[in-house]
Amino acid sequence: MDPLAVKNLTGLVAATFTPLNPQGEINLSVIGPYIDYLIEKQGVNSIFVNGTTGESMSLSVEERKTLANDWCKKAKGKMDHVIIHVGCMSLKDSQELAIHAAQIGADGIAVISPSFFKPRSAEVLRTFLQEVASVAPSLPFYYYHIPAITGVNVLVRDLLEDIEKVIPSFRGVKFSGSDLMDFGQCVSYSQPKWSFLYGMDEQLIAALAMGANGAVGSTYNYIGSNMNELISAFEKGDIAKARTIQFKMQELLSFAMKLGFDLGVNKQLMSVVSGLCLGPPRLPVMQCSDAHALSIAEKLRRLFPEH
Ligand SMILES: CC(=O)N[C@H](C=O)[C@@H](O)[C@H](O)[C@H](O)CO
Ligand SMILES: CC(=O)C(=O)O
Repeated sequence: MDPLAVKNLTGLVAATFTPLNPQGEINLSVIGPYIDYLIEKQGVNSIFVNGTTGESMSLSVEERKTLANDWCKKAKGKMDHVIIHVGCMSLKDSQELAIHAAQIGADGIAVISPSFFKPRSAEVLRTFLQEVASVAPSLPFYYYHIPAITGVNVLVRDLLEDIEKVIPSFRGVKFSGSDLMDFGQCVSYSQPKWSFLYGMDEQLIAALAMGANGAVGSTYNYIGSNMNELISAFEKGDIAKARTIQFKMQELLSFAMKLGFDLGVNKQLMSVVSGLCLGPPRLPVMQCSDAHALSIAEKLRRLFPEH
């Protein structure tokens, strides 16, 4: 089947953590149970692999290929969408990963802006994305916007101008920015096959009001079931309930942020909540203490007692 004909990407997408063993090497044995956990315990049926949460920029190209292959293989027949993030500082590396993603049967690829040398305009960024997309023309293509990390602040709406003419496989954006006006302008320009997925989990409800088709984020790994309830409540028009869930989630994050919430903490929190052994992060991200993650997990259980 033509992958470009598949159904739109909607709903919750978990940005997966990369399992490492205590020595810091990738640990594929966790991936199967991880997929089952997301489906059975969180009701999350799509994943975004090797993104920010997956520490992609700290992995080698070979490691990224090995991980992408294993996630795709083990998710086959179980998950709706496996999106592989293939963005790198080097266009060549990104292209190599895009070709690889097509070979292993990924459902789509996403690309972040390069950020060491930054594209100086939306047009230059669009050309970079085009060069990556063109080597895997049969794969749905998503731009991954995360300006707080890349420092690349082009308006996504500007990037979208006539993008389907240069990237026929273009299917949407993972928007991890706080500019909801830009987000709204993107949604209002959207075309039927496109998906706009929001990426700041703490303000998902605002993006839903603006027309988001779904969301990609790290917290959906461990509070996916609650955030699924938020989306259902929103869709039924029960805004008060949706807001209550969002506020609880914000209370959790604000508690975690006061303790210094970073990827190391986030990864350890997922290990504690899920019981999966995700191992340490890789430097420069630092491992967090068990006590630290346990106190956030305790807060999570108090806010969402079903855990
Ligand atoms: C910087 C970062 O990792 N952003 C994630 C995705 O874009 C989010 O899912 C956040 O982890 C989440 O919104 C918590 O701040
Ligand atoms: C949140 C997300 O999409 C990422 O970690 O890449």
